[in-house]
Amino acid sequence: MQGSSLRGNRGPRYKHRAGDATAYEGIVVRKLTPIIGAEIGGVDLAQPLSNRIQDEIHRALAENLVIFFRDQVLTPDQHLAFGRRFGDLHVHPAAPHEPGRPELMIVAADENSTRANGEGWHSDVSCEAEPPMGSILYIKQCPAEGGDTLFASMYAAYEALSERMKVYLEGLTAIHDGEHVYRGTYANLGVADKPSYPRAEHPVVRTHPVTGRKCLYVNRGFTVRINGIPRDESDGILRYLYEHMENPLFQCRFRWQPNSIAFWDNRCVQHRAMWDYWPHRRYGNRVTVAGDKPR
Ligand SMILES: O=C(O)CCC(=O)C(=O)O
Ligand SMILES: [Fe+2]
Repeated sequence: MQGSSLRGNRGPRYKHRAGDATAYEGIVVRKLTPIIGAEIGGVDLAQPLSNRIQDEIHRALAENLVIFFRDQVLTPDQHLAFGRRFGDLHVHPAAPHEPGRPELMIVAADENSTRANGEGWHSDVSCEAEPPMGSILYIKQCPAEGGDTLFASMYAAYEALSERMKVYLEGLTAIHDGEHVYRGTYANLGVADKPSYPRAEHPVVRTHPVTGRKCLYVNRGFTVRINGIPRDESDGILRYLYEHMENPLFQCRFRWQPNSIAFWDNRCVQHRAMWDYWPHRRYGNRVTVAGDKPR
C-alpha cells in the first residue's frame, strides 16, 4: 500500500502543467503558486480601464484562476462598474445585499454572527442552471490576522485523477441543490426565505469555455447526487472526489488586508473562507458576473 498520495513510488504522483509565463505590458503579475493565484499590481481599479488593461486582467484570470488586487479604494458604483466589464451582473438568490443595490452582495461576520459566508468548499451558486463565471470580492474591513480564503484549482484536481477515473466520470451529470444551503441561512440577518431555491443538473467534468481545459465540477456545498448510478455509489464517488480535490497541492491561500480584492473564475475554482477570527468583524461586498450553462 502506498502510504500517502504525496509519496508515490516514483516521485510525485501529481505533476502539474504549471503554465507558460507570458508577458504583460500594462499590469504586474506575481504568482502565488505555479498553478493557482496571482497578485496583480500597477492598476487602479477606481479609474476607467482601457481595453488593453482589461484584456490583460482577463488573461491573468484565465492563466491564474484567481487574481488579487491590493490597496484599492472603490465606491460601490466603481466596484459594480468593474464587474460589468466582464459581463452582466448576477443577483444572488438568497444572500443580503446593500440597500438599493441588489448586485452588491454583503459578505460579513462579527461577534453576533452564527455563521460566516463560504465556510465549506464550494463554487458560488452552482445550483443555478447558469452559475456565475466569476466573483469579485472586495473586503473593506478585516481582522489583523485570520479570515484568509483558500482557493483550489479544479483543473489540477481533474488532471491528477487516474486515467481510469477520468473515463468513468466522462458523461456523468450531477444534481446541485440550493435548498439545504440557503433555507434559513440568512434568517438572523432579517432575510425572509423564498418558496424554493435553485436546483440544476451539470456535467461532473466540464470544459472551460475560454481555456478549453477540463475541470472537475462537483462541490461539497451544492452537489447532492450523481445521476444514473446507485445512491451508495454516488455517495462513495463524491466522497472520494471531495477528498481528492482538497489536496493542498491544488490550492493557494490569500491573506486579506482592508481594501483587497479577489476575483476568482467560478467555473474552474472552488473556495473556502476561514472563520477563525471571532469575535472580530470582517466586512465586504461581492459583485458576481453572470455565466453560462456548464458543458
Ligand atoms: O468571505 C470570503 O472570503 C469568501 C466568502 C464566499 O464564499 C463568497 O464570497 O463567495
Ligand atoms: Fe463563495
